[in-house]
Amino acid sequence: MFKKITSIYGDGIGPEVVKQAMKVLDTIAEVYNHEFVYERALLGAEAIDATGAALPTETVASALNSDAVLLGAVGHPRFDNDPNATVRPEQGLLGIRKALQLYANVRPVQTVPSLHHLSPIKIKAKTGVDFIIYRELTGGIYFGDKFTNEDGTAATDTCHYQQHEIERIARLAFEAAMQRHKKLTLVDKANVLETSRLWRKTIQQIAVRYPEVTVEYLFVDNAAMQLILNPGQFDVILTENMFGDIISDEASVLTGSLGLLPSASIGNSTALFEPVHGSYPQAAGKDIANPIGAILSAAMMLDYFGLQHEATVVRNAVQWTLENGFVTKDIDPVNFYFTSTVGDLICDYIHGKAIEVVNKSNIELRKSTII
Ligand SMILES: NC(=O)c1ccc[n+]([C@@H]2O[C@H](COP(=O)([O-])OP(=O)(O)OC[C@H]3O[C@@H](n4cnc5c(N)ncnc54)[C@H](O)[C@@H]3O)[C@@H](O)[C@H]2O)c1
Ligand SMILES: CC(C)[C@H](C(=O)O)[C@@H](O)C(=O)O
Ligand SMILES: [Mg+2]
Repeated sequence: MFKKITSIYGDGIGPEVVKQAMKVLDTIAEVYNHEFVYERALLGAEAIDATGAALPTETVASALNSDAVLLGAVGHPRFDNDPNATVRPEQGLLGIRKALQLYANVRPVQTVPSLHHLSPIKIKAKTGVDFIIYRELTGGIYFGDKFTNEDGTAATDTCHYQQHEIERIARLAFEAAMQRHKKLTLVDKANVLETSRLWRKTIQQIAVRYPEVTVEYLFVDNAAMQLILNPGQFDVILTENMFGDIISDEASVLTGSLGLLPSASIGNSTALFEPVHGSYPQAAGKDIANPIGAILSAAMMLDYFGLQHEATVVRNAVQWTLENGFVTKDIDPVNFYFTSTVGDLICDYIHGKAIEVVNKSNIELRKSTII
């Protein structure tokens, strides 16, 4: 299979983790006889530095002309700490999501038994946690009208949703529930917000078409608590843009590290794959960031291409590294491996060298204890 992929490094740890994901895709291509070609494009602070714009038109053109987009992360402290900045890296991210109409952000959250001890809550060893968040990505308060008054003493962000924007992601979430445990939880704030009441009304209408799916409604404040108290109760969580942003970072800690979480942002004609985490500027250039969120995002890309077997092989390889302690510093602060080494080991597994690697005593040499 031939696929053209727009590859966007972005900022901070973005380049380091995207390179690992590309390495894994290249290994899959080699082993399974596919051809993936990449076109590099700029986004975020790297794009501002090079062109003055957070989302250059060439980046949108490249993305529209590719089969999918692979993205690291954007964001830089020099913008985060400047409330008066008029151009910001995050505008690039929001801009590309809007330009490609990537309305459904899919964020799976799965715990791995060998990492249960890292979770701040006690994960039930038998069942673990396995749910998937469907976050609406191109509407809501992120994209509503916003303005600051003339003297800068008041500011407004508007939360706006149209029913068709809710329906299209709801359909995907219900279809996902049908393939899973047939339970869908709508997270909203319908006791306060008009937009949430529109979400409830719309979901109730769509639910009639999916009689096998049990639908639950949860206010977001309660959902934040339930995620800690009893995360095993969730199967598919459907929610609007900002609530989804917040609860997905919260949910990530159940797995042991934000660095493990992948995502797919789906539109009608293309899709973008990026880890849930940000540019983690403190780790930039140190080769210590966890590449697994990016690598599992590449696995989601393989699923999107219809290469389910190859996606499963990547997930098995990731699982194998986690089970064997081939992990980055966020997972094991004492005996950890570098970002690039974890990427190499995942490729070794895909090449069928797992047993060879585990038996190799010089593996210790690849382990770092010095940072
Ligand atoms: N999708 C994106 O591009 C995206 C997402 C979130 C934040 N951001 C941006 O990133 C910048 C930093 O934001 P932040 O510090 O709030 O969030 P962040 O996700 O970059 O980092 C938060 C913390 O999570 C951990 N972490 C994140 N990624 C990790 C990885 N791969 N491996 C190991 N640990 C990891 C680290 O402990 C880190 O301090 C900001 O400019 C923000 O706007 C971008
Ligand atoms: C960086 C920011 C604009 C972005 C968001 O809020 O969507 C990020 O937090 C994410 O989760 O992808
Ligand atoms: Mg976020």
